[in-house]
Amino acid sequence: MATDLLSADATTADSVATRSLRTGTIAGGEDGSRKNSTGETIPSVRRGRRFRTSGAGQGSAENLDTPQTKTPTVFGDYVELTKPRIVTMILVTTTATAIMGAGGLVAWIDWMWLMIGTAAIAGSAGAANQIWERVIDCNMTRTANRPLPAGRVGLLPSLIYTATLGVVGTTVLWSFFGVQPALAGLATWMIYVLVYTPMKTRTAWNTTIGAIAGALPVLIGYTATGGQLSDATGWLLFGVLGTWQYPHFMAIAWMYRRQYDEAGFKMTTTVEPTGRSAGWQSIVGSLALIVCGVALCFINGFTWFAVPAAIGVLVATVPMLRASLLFAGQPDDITARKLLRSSLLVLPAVLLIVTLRVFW
Ligand code: HEM
Ligand SMILES: CC(C)=CCC/C(C)=C/CC/C(C)=C/COP(=O)(O)OP(=O)(O)O
Repeated sequence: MATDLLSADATTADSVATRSLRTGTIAGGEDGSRKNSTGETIPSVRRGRRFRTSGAGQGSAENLDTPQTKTPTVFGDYVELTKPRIVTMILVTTTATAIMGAGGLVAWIDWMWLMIGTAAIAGSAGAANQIWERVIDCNMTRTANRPLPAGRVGLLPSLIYTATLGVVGTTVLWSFFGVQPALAGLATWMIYVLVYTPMKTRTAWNTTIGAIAGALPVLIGYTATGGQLSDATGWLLFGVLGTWQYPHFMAIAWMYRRQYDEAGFKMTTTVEPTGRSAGWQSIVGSLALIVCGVALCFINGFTWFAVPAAIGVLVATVPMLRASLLFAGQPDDITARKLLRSSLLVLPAVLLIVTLRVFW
């Protein structure tokens, strides 16, 4: 929308300055560059050039520019380094795909080791991503108070932490479940950390690579319990996760577009700030998710539960399609927030339905 296209934005620059003062971790320099409390130099913040902070019909984003005020603990910081909410959702995904790989329930002890191995390697990936982005993260209100940019955890301990988690995760997956899930975990780690993370400042295609990294963990669960890489089921599950991430992330990319732009990240909403591209990517992702979800209901033939399961998938996914259509029709912070919220509900719902399908 033309109303999004604006030049220099003093309010946004103010919000970054406010954050620096409130966190008390970033010392200002005369040239605009700063040092965080671990002594690393942070380049001066690029001013948002194209976005206003609010506008008629755009929905308010004030709270997104407000720093978090929770008091951090050492334990909490190390948990935060792993991106625990994403890891939790990955564990839900891994549980569902493990049941599908096994064609039934998984012994609780196997499930426990699978959770430990997957959580460790996924947590290691999250920490490695935060190590890589420890300087640029200072430039976004959303991330400036993370343990590394805020200087609460040092570089060496976080390197040791990410390496330990990675080795533990790979070893657990390899020793309890064999080479395929361990390699799926390692491939995910490498694509997420070594390909996706550096791409974020270079091209908006980073989201496609991120979607591959985000979808690969389904193959950890699926192959750990007997599923084969040659099975269509595993790849349809990969499709569910891969396509779901487009509406999920386009909503986020819109909500935080000013921060991404200021920090120098290339996201769909910063390179194409009208929101049109983000909108159609959300719609296509939602439609493709429906196709993959419904196909999973029929993959083992027309049993009595296949049709109710397919209807269940439609009922679960249509609200996200509707939210995508609303977002595409009027991209603003309210429609984006609704889309993000619906994405976080839709994924567990679809996974639950296609997993129940295994039993009937
Ligand atoms: C292209 C891929 C993805 C990108 C770029 C992405 C990015 C993000 C970002 C930036 C947030 C934080 C939003 C905020 O601070 O308000 C977020 C939230 C979240 N993401 Fe993703 N994500 C992706 C894929 C995934 C995957 C694969 C999962 C798990 C299966 C996932 C699960 C979540 C969850 C549960 C949240 C909510 C966390 C919270 O409430 O803070 N995401 N995502
Ligand atoms: C098993 C295993 C190794 C799993 C790891 C895979 C993983 C963590 C996928 C998450 C997908 C993803 C692109 C998240 C956003 O990161 P971001 O860097 O865009 O988020 P940020 O801006 O909040 O740092």
